[in-house]
Amino acid sequence: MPSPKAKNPGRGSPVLGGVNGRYEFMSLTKPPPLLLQRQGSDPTTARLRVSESPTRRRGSSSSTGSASGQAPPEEDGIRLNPSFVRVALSSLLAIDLWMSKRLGVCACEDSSWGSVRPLMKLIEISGHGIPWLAGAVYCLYKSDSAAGQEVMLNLLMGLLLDLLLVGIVKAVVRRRRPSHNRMDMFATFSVDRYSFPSGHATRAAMCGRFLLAHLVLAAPLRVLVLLWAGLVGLSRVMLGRHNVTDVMFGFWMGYCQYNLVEMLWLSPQTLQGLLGQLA
Ligand SMILES: CC(C)=CCC/C(C)=C/CC/C(C)=C/COP(=O)(O)O
Repeated sequence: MPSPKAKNPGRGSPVLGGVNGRYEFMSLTKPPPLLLQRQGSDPTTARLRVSESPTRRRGSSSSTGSASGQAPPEEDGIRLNPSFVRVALSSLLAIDLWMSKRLGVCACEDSSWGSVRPLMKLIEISGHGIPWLAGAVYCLYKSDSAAGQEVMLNLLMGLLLDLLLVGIVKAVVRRRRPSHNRMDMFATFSVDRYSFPSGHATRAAMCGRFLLAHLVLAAPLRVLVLLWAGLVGLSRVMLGRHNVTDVMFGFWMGYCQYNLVEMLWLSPQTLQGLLGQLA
């Protein structure tokens, strides 16, 4: 189906060409024949169309080459391709924003599912950094077996690593939280004004994998762990805290973070060595 823009030949997309009313994809590396043809018949329009092209806007040297009938340099094609990527990305982003807005049904008390908000906030707290850090420290302190202490210490290391990595990515990406979010979260860092990735989602994925790998759990409890992780992610979007992509990337990042924890696993020997160096 031709795009609405295609109905107006004077405003064609730089990558679509109109030939006898038919719109076809044009080569990215060859000069657009119709464009050159029209330059002769209607120089004003043709000049406008050439100057409208994103590649022409970037530099005047390549536009001179094209206008004189020479094939544009190979790098023109390379420059145009990213615009396709940009269009694809902005379409995905638009879908993401639209879906996130529609799913943000508990963003405030007046929202359509506002009555579920307290439950969602409870799920939010279950994935917050403070209860997890406090729980790991408590279990480490209470554990009387070397194996238990080893597991808890590595969980603690994983949780701190998670805070660090999420903080770095948030500070680099700096994606704002959805506009419908009410910033009433408890205990946040300054980077937590940014939404990409969801720290709750990374923690849920990493801790979920950690629990499944290191605790001997009966099948219903294993299902419960997975369910909890999924609910933590869903509650982020329903509360309006995050866009869907923040949570999806967060799950992936948390999954990978667990691999990192396994790679950096602190064994009792390593611990003794570290403590010996400190003493
Ligand atoms: C000891 C220590 C460094 C504690 C910090 C715990 C803390 C305040 C974590 C922040 C957790 C949080 C609010 C993350 C944001 O999650 P999003 O899912 O909204 O990105």
